[in-house]
Amino acid sequence: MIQFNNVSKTYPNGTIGLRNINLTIEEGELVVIVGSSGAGKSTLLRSINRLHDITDGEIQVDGKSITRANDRELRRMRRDIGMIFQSFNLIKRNTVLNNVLSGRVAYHSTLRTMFGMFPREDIELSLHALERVNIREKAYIRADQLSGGQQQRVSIARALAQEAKIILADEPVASLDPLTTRQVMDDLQRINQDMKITTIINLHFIDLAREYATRIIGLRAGEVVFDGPPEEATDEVFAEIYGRSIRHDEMLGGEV
Ligand SMILES: Nc1ncnc2c1ncn2[C@@H]1O[C@H](COP(=O)(O)OP(=O)(O)OP(=O)(O)O)[C@@H](O)[C@H]1O
Repeated sequence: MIQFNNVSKTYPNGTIGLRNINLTIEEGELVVIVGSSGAGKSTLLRSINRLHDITDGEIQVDGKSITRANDRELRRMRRDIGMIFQSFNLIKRNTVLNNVLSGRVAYHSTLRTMFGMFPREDIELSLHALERVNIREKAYIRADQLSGGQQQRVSIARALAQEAKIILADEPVASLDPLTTRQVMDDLQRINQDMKITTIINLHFIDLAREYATRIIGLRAGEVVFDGPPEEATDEVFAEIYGRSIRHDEMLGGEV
């Protein structure tokens, strides 16, 4: 469970990122966060694993304050939180398997991982993670030889190898074509359902949000202006979240 209690974030230059957010996200939810550019989606997502520090309030993950965690506690808490980025964040010259194995780094000493000395169980866990996203056969190929969609799957496998209980995905499909987009969203949804991993995804496609979310949270100027099931997120609701009518480029389109 993730809890936001009166959370606000003001950036050092005075820009307000989040305003008094109160939210409880339960285990196993697939939450999609929507809102126009600058609404605070990234700030909200990245405050959960403290990639961004908040300036007011508190965030708790499974009952423990990540806001007040010291360095050691923070490292321990981050181990349970996988992160997926728009740009995949892979080491391109390394093999797919080594990239997935990097999800195990937090479980071992720096020296051990520096020399790539991962135990056999980690290799098996990583190969199994690749199997879950259907690219087991790519394990020994260099990451930069994969398509964008395949690279994003590697980053999902890395989060699985990490044995994350929570996955945060910041615009995970923004650099992908429509077909690949759906495949990656299907992977995230399947993993969420099969493994009960709480998943929070920032998306800018409205139809994808409706199709995949179990809950949609709408942000506007750093505030939660909608929080409900996808059935309630009508075009009118989206227009309110965005402060204007929906644009064509905010729909992915294609088959549903
Ligand atoms: N490092 C920073 N310093 C100052 N202001 C920032 C910083 N990062 C973000 N902001 C501002 O905080 C607000 C929220 O930004 P955020 O990136 O969270 O929005 P977003 O909804 O994710 O936008 P987008 O869809 O464009 O990625 C915006 O006004 C943005 O300009």
